[in-house]
Amino acid sequence: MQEAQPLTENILAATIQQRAADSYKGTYGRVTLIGGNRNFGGAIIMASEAAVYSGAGLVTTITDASNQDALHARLPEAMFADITDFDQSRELIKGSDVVVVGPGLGTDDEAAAVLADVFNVIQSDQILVIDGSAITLVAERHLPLPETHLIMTPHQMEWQRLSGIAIDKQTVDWNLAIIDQLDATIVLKSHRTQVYTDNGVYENTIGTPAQATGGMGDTLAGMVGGFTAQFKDTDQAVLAAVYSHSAIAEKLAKTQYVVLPHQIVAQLPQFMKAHEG
Ligand SMILES: NC(=O)C1=CN([C@@H]2O[C@H](COP(=O)(O)OP(=O)(O)OC[C@H]3O[C@@H](n4cnc5c(N)ncnc54)[C@H](O)[C@@H]3O)[C@@H](O)[C@H]2O)[C@@H](O)CC1
Ligand SMILES: Nc1ncnc2c1ncn2[C@@H]1O[C@H](COP(=O)(O)OP(=O)(O)O)[C@@H](O)[C@H]1O
Ligand SMILES: [Mg+2]
Repeated sequence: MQEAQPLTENILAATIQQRAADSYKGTYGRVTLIGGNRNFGGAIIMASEAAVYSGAGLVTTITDASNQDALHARLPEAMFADITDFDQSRELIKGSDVVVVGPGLGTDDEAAAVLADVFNVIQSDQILVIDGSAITLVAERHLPLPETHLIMTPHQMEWQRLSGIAIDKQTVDWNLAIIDQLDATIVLKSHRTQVYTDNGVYENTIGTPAQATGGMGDTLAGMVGGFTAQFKDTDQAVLAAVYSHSAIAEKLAKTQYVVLPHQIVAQLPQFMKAHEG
């Protein structure tokens, strides 16, 4: 029986680097986030905020046009593209270091067409983070995964849909049997999130029920995008994002009954400064 190693604070200084004086926005990666239908615009806005506040150099949000004003009101740093404009989306995806797809995307036929196009366009040297509705779509429609650096961030029910393993049977050994065939890093979210990488399985040692609120995972997906765009070692970047997300939440939860996703985002620049290696 395989055991997960504890994920500890050491991951932060090992991953979060001081910025070089001669760097510019291009040094810190282009992240494109795709999702947010008419009902779930908040999800892709929260993910986009997380990518910007974790330091991604350039962020573009491809979403339903009805979300454009809200996106820009909250986050003028992000560029916008209309999710129905496939030609423009393809160009944006081609120019990205990291693509995050799924927060609030929905699971209807239009969402499935968007996801299929992302899978067609993405290249093997890019990082693709698949979250939320995009995981459900892959599972329900049996979509083949593209050959690229894949990171998937399912919660336990999304992992049940994708892996076929019932939530109460999701042990490390059973999970690995499926993950070995997927060729992806899996962030299996729960009250003690596990991260399955090529170099081992890690379990988060922190986190709080104050995080149990809608949008918390959308925020993590954006942070994974922001961290992997900047930090060379992709496995470490994913682990540091998972740890930082919970560490900030724990700190806020000392005086708050519930921690809101945007409050975690607001703390990110200070938190990363305090923990740079
Ligand atoms: N403000 C927004 O726009 C929001 C949009 N959201 C989006 O809504 C879409 C659907 O995602 P949902 O996750 O809400 O719905 P799903 O239907 O995919 O998953 C929720 C179901 O899974 C079950 N479940 C079992 N274990 C769980 C666990 N450990 N964590 C979470 N759920 C567990 C729940 O009881 C529930 O039945 C996604 O695209 C997501 O990004 C949500 O993030 C909520 C906020
Ligand atoms: N009780 C808990 N303890 C620690 N972390 C939690 C708890 N409940 C939820 N979380 C965290 O909140 C996030 C929820 O993700 P997800 O279900 O995808 O949310 P959403 O799709 O609404 O954004 C995950 O990172 C999960 O680890
Ligand atoms: Mg989610």
